[in-house]
Amino acid sequence: MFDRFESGEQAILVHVDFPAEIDREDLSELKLLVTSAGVETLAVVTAARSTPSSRYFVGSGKAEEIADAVKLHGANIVIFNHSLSPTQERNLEKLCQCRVLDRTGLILDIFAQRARTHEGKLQVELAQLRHISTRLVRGWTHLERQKGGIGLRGPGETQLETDRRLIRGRIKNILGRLDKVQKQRQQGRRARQRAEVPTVSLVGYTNAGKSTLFNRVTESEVYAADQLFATLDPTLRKLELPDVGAVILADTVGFIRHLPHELVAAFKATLQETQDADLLLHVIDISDDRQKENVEQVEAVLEEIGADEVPQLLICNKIDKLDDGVARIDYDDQQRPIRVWLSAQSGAGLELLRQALVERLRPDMVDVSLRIPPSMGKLRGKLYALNSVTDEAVNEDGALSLHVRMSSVDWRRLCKQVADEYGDSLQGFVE
Ligand SMILES: Nc1nc2c(ncn2[C@@H]2O[C@H](COP(=O)(O)OP(=O)(O)OP(=O)(O)O)[C@@H](O)[C@H]2O)c(=O)[nH]1
Repeated sequence: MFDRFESGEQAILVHVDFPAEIDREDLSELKLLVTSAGVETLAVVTAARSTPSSRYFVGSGKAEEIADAVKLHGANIVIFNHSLSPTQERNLEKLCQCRVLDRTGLILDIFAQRARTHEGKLQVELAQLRHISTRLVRGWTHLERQKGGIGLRGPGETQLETDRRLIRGRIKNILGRLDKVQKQRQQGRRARQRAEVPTVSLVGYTNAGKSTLFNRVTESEVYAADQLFATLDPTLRKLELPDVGAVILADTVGFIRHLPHELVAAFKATLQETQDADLLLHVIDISDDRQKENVEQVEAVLEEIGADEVPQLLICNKIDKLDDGVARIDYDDQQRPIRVWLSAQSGAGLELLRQALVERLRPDMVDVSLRIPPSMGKLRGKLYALNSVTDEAVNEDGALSLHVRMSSVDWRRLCKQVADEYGDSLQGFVE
């Protein structure tokens, strides 16, 4: 039911320079978004103002200039790099005789193209309906007053009123479906937590290369349609890593600078995995001049959705575009991988990424040799129950030599049990 960009749509872009405290959008970002939406830019009209005007957002003279540009270039859409009120949008459409879209409408269209999960799609449609309904409600109120209002409803109701009722019905329907999907997802997530499968979510600024990396990393994986995955969507895939086992890799929608506030909710569904992830792969386009700002923007949104506490591994992508780009892992003081330099496109550094993932996700293991006196036979049973014994030998004096390997959590728990039951420290038996 929404206007979607047809391929070959051609636009006039409008950008107004305001003092920083009023509006901070910039033109290069708009161009990126327009390209992302698959629209060709024919011309850019810029203006400088101290505040927006209520009629056309820009002044009347500038509005005429935009209308002239539409005619001259044969554009079929005008895209503003700002938020327009419904009235401004209508006035401009009348003047330019073509569709006028504001920044929120543009981003919504990109989301509609990109939302891949069922829940994400529903959230985007909800945001679109709400965006549209604010525009319809005002027009309808105005018309209804002109026609005398209440008494005229029923068979003589206006088209706008019918539209509004349809939209309200659709919103209600979507909210109901969202509720159902969210419950299902929570159950799915609980199943995942029970299975203790770590989740790794890819996040990053739009165009950083997340989808390319996602496909590259998982292309060699055999797709296992087991029960858990049968219900999941194509933005989730399973990876098998040595010493770690199965890991779920989740792709997410790209972050956008200065995300209009009313769209934040539409992100939350697609970003849900991000909040619950065990590790975030924060993908950065290392060849982008604005990488620092992009990283800050991603961090700001992560904080907004409560995912800023999730550990991160930075992926410095597109090293093929650097003169001195070499695939490598950077480690912190504790020898923990913190950055992987790679090229998702050429595949350089992908093995390093797998290695870094193993190092970051591998449980902290304890590897020890124990010498246990015959009087502590029950301890042997416990060690076997933990599936931790890798080698066993009986000594001449009847003592057992066992080599064990277990997670540090299990080791600490066992030490406590042994201290409680035998009054001895397990450390005393370590050879
Ligand atoms: N040169 C180069 N280009 C890359 C690399 N990785 C991705 N790209 C290109 O960068 C562009 C964006 O890649 P995507 O994988 O779509 O980026 P994304 O982060 O998923 O983007 P959104 O879907 O907008 O969030 C594409 O044209 C890719 O071909 C790389 O390592 N080197």
